[in-house]
Amino acid sequence: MSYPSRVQIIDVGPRDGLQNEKQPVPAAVKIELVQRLQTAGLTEIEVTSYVSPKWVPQMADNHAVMQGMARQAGVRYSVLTPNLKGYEAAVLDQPDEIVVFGAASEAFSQRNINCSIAESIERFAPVVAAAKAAGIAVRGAMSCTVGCPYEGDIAPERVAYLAGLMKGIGVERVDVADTIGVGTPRKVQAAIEATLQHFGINQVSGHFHDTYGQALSNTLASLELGVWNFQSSVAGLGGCPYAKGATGNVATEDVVYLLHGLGIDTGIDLDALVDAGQYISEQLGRPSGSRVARALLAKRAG
Ligand SMILES: CC(C)(COP(=O)([O-])OP(=O)([O-])OC[C@H]1O[C@@H](n2cnc3c(N)ncnc32)[C@H](O)[C@@H]1OP(=O)([O-])[O-])[C@@H](O)C(=O)NCCC(=O)NCCSC(=O)C[C@@](C)(O)CC(=O)[O-]
Repeated sequence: MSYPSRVQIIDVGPRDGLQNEKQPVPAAVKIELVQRLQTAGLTEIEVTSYVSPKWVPQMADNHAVMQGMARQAGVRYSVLTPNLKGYEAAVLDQPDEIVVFGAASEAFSQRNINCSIAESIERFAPVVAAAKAAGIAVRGAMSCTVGCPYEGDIAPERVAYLAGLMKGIGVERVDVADTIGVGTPRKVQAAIEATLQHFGINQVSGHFHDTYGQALSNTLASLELGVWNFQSSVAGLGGCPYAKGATGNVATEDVVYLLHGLGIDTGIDLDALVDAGQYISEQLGRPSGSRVARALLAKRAG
């Protein structure tokens, strides 16, 4: 089996990872987390979202975080923008990439962004057009591509349908997200193959939650198809406010350990990444969700 020689990781910890925290995480802590991630070699970081603070209070400090972080050359900072109101607020903070986020499941679309899939695309279209006119890159997140907390299994045809709609409005690349972590390798491959009907392999990334402990297997299955872009959260932070019971994203430390073990270059310093994960875990007052981090920290402690 041959795998890609290089993998690009977007750490979504500051956004996807922290959005569900019940206690407010100070902006200064989020800024320090971004700093530690870029020091560890992450060149893509999903920083925050411009959504309703009534829906997701934890992201209400989006301006403070984006304005407060020290940007590093060569790092791409992305933010979520569900509609023009979000985009107009985000653009003041000069993101490198905006993310519109839809779902392959109608019920999840309604619960997450309060509209149908078709309506979401109508909302995204002017956002995508405005971003492209401003020279800002555009990514599309596709939630529930394998399973939905409200509808159960999601057929690959529905993923292909959403990917086609995203492509139609000018989205440049898409994330195939297993929002509730129910996917297994063949199902995830089917969702990716459905997406590849509309996007090239360089424009598709894997975004796996680890609820059922399948995320690394699903990462490997995606690599087998040639996918070389992945999203993960340092320390395995996360969980979606509209996907009850879903645990965090696969831990970036675990993905990096897997990739380095396969001889795949990530540009990431695993030790520094473990430090970043330890920092945020201490701030949240709980152990890291990364098994690799826990093992390496135990080894360090001797
Ligand atoms: C999308 C909306 C805003 C629609 O919410 P809505 O209620 O349908 O919007 P509306 O246009 O009717 O406006 C209602 C109120 O929201 C305000 N509003 C309207 N838009 C904005 C905005 N952009 N920023 C700030 N405020 C906004 C607007 O000004 C108004 O304020 P009011 O007059 O009541 O004071 C809402 O449903 C929402 O914020 N949802 C939260 C979505 C979210 O952040 N979900 C989690 C991220 S998705 C995810 O985690 C999955 C992903 C991407 O990681 C991949 C995966 O794992 O699957």
